[in-house]
Amino acid sequence: MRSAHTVEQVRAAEADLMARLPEGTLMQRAATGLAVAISNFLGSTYGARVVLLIGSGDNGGDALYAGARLARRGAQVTAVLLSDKAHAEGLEALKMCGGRVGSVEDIRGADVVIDGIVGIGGRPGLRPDALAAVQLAEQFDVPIVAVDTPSGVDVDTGETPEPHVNAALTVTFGTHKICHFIDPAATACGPVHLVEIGLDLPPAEVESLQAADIRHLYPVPHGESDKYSRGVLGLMVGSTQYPGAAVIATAGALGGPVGMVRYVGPDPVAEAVRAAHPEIVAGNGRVQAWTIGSGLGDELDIPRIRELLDAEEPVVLDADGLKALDDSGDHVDVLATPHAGELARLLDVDRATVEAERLKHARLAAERYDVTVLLKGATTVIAAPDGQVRVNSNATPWLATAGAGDVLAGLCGSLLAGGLSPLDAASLGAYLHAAAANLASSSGPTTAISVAAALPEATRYLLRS
Ligand SMILES: NC(=O)C1=CN([C@@H]2O[C@H](COP(=O)(O)OP(=O)(O)OC[C@H]3O[C@@H](n4cnc5c(N)ncnc54)[C@H](OP(=O)(O)O)[C@@H]3O)[C@@H](O)[C@H]2O)[C@@H](O)CC1
Ligand SMILES: [K+]
Repeated sequence: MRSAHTVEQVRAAEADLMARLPEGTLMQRAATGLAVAISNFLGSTYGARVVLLIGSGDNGGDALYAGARLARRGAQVTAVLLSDKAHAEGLEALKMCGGRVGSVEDIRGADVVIDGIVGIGGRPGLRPDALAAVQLAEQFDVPIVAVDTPSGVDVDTGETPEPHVNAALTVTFGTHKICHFIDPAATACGPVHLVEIGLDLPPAEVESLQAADIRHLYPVPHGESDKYSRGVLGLMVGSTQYPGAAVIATAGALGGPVGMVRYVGPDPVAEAVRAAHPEIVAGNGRVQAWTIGSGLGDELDIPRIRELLDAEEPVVLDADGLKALDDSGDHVDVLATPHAGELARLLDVDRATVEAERLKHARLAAERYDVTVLLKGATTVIAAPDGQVRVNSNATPWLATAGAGDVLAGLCGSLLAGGLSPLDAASLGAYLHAAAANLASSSGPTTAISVAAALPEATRYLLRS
């Protein structure tokens, strides 16, 4: 599990630890890890030209001490001071090791620029000098390594309302921050490298499941299992208008842990589903969970869906089915899987607002509708009505293909029927869907059906590893 904490949580943990350690210990731990990460990024430190952009706080201090270490190992290090309050001891250390103070002109011809403008103490946006320096690095194609956070992003929300650094690598300390997990800021971080500094932290604000968590949570059958005890999923998806949605969602469901799938829908669609997947059963019967919504089109039956939402069995509600959601009643066992446009309609805001403030709107919808929300996108945000948030970031952009959402809805339903909570079903579903897409795509085009077909292999790999 990866964890992201708020600035307030990090500050409190830092204060606790600093009270027990000699002054400056944490900054030295951070700077050591930062210098190693920059060395690895550069490949060779000796003779490398490194420019440090230094703001007024400890973020600049980290960059200066790391610069001193790199200078000691033969790098040509130049600090560009963007404030007259640069960290004095850090600057002294840099000069002692052969580093010097220069100007933005040094960015031309540099091998790397280190963003020590602001970290967790920063407000969104860049001041004019910093913005000019960052634009120069972009103009000359010099990669930027961000210290702790890319300067200019909103650290606690992942929003980017103002200009900010786009990093090739972010090196962070103690724990991840929310901007490392939530888009659009997450994209601005590039890969994120975490340096341990020994903070003792409370439960995280946002979590991201890793392979070991998937292995631990997956409902693996045992010796006594039969097809019913593994879970039966009811699928109310597809229509005579969109029969493909039913075929694709069924493929997604069968790629999950469920023991049996029942298809409930018009006869010609049931025939198409049966032709593609002879293992399904058509018609009503007892189920442990439902997936409702993909491709219902004009055949959407809102009163029937509301009956199922009010019934005992948990429900994945997707696409057209989301129109049946209302904000009265208890829906804690409902998992809604909107994309940004559908979430915007549920909250009566425009799509761009949801895209810009993904965490906030996923949380808002979870609270207003009392459901778990899985907001689809390059990084998936999952918000539960009790305030828990998880993200998934392992998706390939090739997954943006027609029908991929239907596979996800079927798979999440399968995981719900297998006995997982909506939060776990959503987290595992997003992870496995992305893992299968990586396998099916292998860095090239893929289709929804190929993603569904890759689910068993992706799952097998994760369960074995
Ligand atoms: N916590 C930990 O565990 C550890 C923390 N460590 C490190 O400390 C960092 C936090 O340091 P910090 O608290 O000094 O804040 P930081 O982000 O450097 O600067 C804040 C100052 O910048 C200014 N400013 C604000 N917005 C701005 C903007 N948009 N553009 C430009 N300037 C802006 C504003 O000052 P002003 O100029 O307004 O007077 C504000 O006071 C943290 O990210 C990590 O790197 C590690 O060393 C070890 C462990
Ligand atoms: K920074």
